[in-house]
Amino acid sequence: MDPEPVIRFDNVGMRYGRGPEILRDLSFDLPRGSFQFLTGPSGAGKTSLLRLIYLAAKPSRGLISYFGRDAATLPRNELPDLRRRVGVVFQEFRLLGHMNVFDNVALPLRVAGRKRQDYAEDVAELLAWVGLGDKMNALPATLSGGEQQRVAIARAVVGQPEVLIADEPTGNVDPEMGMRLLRLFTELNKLGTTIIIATHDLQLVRMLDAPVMTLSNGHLHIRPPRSVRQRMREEAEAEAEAEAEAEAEADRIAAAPAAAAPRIHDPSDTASGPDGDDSDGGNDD
Ligand SMILES: Nc1ncnc2c1ncn2[C@@H]1O[C@H](COP(=O)(O)OP(=O)(O)OP(=O)(O)O)[C@@H](O)[C@H]1O
Repeated sequence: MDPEPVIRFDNVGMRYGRGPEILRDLSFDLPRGSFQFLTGPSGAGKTSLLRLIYLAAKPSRGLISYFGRDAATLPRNELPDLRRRVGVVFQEFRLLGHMNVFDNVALPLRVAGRKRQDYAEDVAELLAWVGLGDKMNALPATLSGGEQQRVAIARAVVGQPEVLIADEPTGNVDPEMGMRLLRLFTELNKLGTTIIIATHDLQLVRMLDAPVMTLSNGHLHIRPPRSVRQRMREEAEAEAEAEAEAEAEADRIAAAPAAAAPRIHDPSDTASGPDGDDSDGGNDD
């Protein structure tokens, strides 16, 4: 395990009210700078797990630590600071209806105390990248679902957060835009952001060589990236080959003629020994 992962879950369980546990015994690390997908059927608990990760819900048991700190004992007044280090793309976008697209996206920068003239160009460039260069002054209500989703994504990534949590971030866009957004996430990841993306889109998952966390019946299964699985397969094959060779060698030795084995001299066998053998012209005279 990573000595100081960004997020660590240790035997975490979660239930809503008095209902059954919907997440059970979750133990995993999100290493610093890692990129992972979260998949699972509808209702498996992906959104609930993401809510636990961004501290919008509490576990019913187990331990969650954030940047090495126990989330359960974090003072409430530290939460806003902590949340500022995390960008979130909510499934339902949560845009501010009275602000235009530009201001929605710039909000995290404004909250961080940056000046408009310092970030205006970056925000405009980001909006152009997500295909909204001509919608900067539009209000969210006038946008399509896919456009609102892209505003939500731009807002989550604009401040280069330490962690990005995205719930179905490509659910409302066409495959081409989905690829473009994935590119945006991988670029952010290259800059050091730890990323977790919940998605049903298996085509998206296949585009990257990243670990896949799958929720099913409350349990989490983590599949390592393709390259790691390939290396594990190659190591297993090499091991099996070496074992087969060792076995074949053992069989060869067992089947070899006795003459090949070192001879043990039997002292009682004097008649045929070099000293007792009188057929060799020994000195009898
Ligand atoms: N606020 C809530 N109160 C009670 N139960 C809830 C609440 N939110 C979610 N659940 C239940 O928890 C389970 C997991 O829901 P969750 O939304 O986390 O799943 P999901 O995998 O994100 O689903 P989807 O892919 O459809 O978005 C479901 O059975 C759901 O009914």
